[in-house]
Amino acid sequence: MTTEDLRTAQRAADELRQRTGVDSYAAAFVMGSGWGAAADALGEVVAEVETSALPGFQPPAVTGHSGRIRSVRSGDRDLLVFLGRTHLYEGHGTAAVVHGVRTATAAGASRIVLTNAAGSLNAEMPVGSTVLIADHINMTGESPLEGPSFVDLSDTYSASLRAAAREADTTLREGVYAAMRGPQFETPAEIRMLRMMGADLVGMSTALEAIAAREQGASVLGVSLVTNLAAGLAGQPLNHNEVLETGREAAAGVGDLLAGIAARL
Ligand SMILES: O=P(O)(O)O[C@@H]1C[C@H](O)[C@@H](CO)O1
Ligand SMILES: Nc1nc2[nH]cnc2c(=O)[nH]1
Repeated sequence: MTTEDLRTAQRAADELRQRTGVDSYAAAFVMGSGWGAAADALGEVVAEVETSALPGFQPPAVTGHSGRIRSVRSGDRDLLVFLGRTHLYEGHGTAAVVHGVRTATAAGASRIVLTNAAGSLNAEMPVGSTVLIADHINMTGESPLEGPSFVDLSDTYSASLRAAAREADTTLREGVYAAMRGPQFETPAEIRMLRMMGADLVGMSTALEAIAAREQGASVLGVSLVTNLAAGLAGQPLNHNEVLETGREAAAGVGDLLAGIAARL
């Protein structure tokens, strides 16, 4: 991270405070593909801000991701809810990918919940299931960090936040998420390789955001919605519409999960 990146995140956080009237947020939620409708379950929407009004945000470029941020009241806490994200494959670099997380931590959030749509490599994680991310394998070849920022990643996905999520839903399984650059989906050979490497899930987000959150000292919870079997496992081509459709079908269930997590953060 450069000082310019941090300064831009601080400016975005200040502008956000001005527009929402909230001085500090307890936590932030980032909605992945297909998770947008689930955000409605998080609590009362106090304010909604277009990211175009804030410094450092890129316009939304992926169907299912909007350029809006909600300030949500959940019990006695204020939550920041990002109804979309920027992906590395959009070509704006790693600072753009993690700007939302940096803005959230600059606005006080000490817990970051990252959700995503993922392909499953594990027969015990079928389409429609939600999986807690226990750890990630960063296959992007990129990092949001620059210089001697030797951040420890041995507990990237907080064990205590995962325990809290399991209180909300005892059926939740845990898996390893492989983060690919994309935008192409994987080849069957790449999926076989990732499986041999210990991955259960494959996606195109989350890992860089988690690294940036850890650099800022925030705790991270990652949750994947399995929207498809990974390439070569389903016997049919993959497409983004299928990802969104599965997300729409699962919205009610994952909304209840998010509400349960929010109540336990
Ligand atoms: O933001 P997420 O990671 O949920 O988006 C997933 C990964 C790709 O961006 C897209 C592929 O369908 O959905
Ligand atoms: N890379 C990747 N991202 C996804 N997002 C949803 N499904 C997939 C998938 O199969 N592969």
